[in-house]
Amino acid sequence: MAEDEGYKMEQEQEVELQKHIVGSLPTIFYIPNFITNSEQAQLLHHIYEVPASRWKSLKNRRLQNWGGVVHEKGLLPQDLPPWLTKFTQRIFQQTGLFPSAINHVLINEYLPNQGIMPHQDGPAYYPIVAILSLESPVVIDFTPHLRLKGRTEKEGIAVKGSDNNVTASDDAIVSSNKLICRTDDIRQPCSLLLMPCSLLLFKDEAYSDYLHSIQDSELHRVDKVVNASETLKLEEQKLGDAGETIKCTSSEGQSGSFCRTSTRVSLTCRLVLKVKKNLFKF
Ligand SMILES: O=C(O)CCC(=O)C(=O)O
Ligand SMILES: [Fe+2]
Repeated sequence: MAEDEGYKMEQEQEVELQKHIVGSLPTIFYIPNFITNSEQAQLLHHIYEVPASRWKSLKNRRLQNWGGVVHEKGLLPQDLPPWLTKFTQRIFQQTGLFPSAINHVLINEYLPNQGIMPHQDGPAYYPIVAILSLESPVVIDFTPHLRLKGRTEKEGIAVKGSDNNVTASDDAIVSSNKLICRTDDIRQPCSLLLMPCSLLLFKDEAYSDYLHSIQDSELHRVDKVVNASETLKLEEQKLGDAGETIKCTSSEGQSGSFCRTSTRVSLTCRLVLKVKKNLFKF
């Protein structure tokens, strides 16, 4: 049976999310093989087919914004293309987490030494994020922080950038050296290995009380990831790469770590509840 046909048979089924909780935080879910390899290839084809002007270059990555412009007061919407809705609808239907259809997708592209600094996704979004990972594996880190809301001035937490435009994923970035750690805080940091074709979901507490980040180094440690069984696939992946020698420029791959040798692409799928139809009626 073709890979895609097998998938279609299961298409209508809702994923049993409880089975996909990883680690001690019940608001982080990891679903391996959410899409097939051929679907990954199709997505990459569409992502790289767009005109160069679709890409916005940031300091440490490139991104494409789909679904419209996110303003402080809501989304000025644009229809998502069918090659994206195929997957946003699947995420919506199978997870049952979003109250209505996903209407915004950010596509991030990271070179092997690029990452994303610790941040919280902006207030414009419904507090659930679905991240589809393509190509190179990476480790994503969740770090607890004090609630930002209402505490920023009093407790001296820096919140940068308030615009919810195309760089919305970068708003509410908290500079890591200003994080305040409380000794009585029982919340633990946690890390997950995101393999290609996997779906990461995080919501509620993981959304509002944790910052998430990806280190901008080629070498990523996997010895503490909460989805440890995924690390077995790293070996398979190496073999799949026709025996390519894995070498980091910075340092050789060591046990308990792996080297990112290729680009990673991720699709951050979210819902903006406030949608504006008319530009002049914000
Ligand atoms: O690429 C990722 O996995 C994370 C992206 C992210 O945090 C964002 O777009 O806000
Ligand atoms: Fe984010």
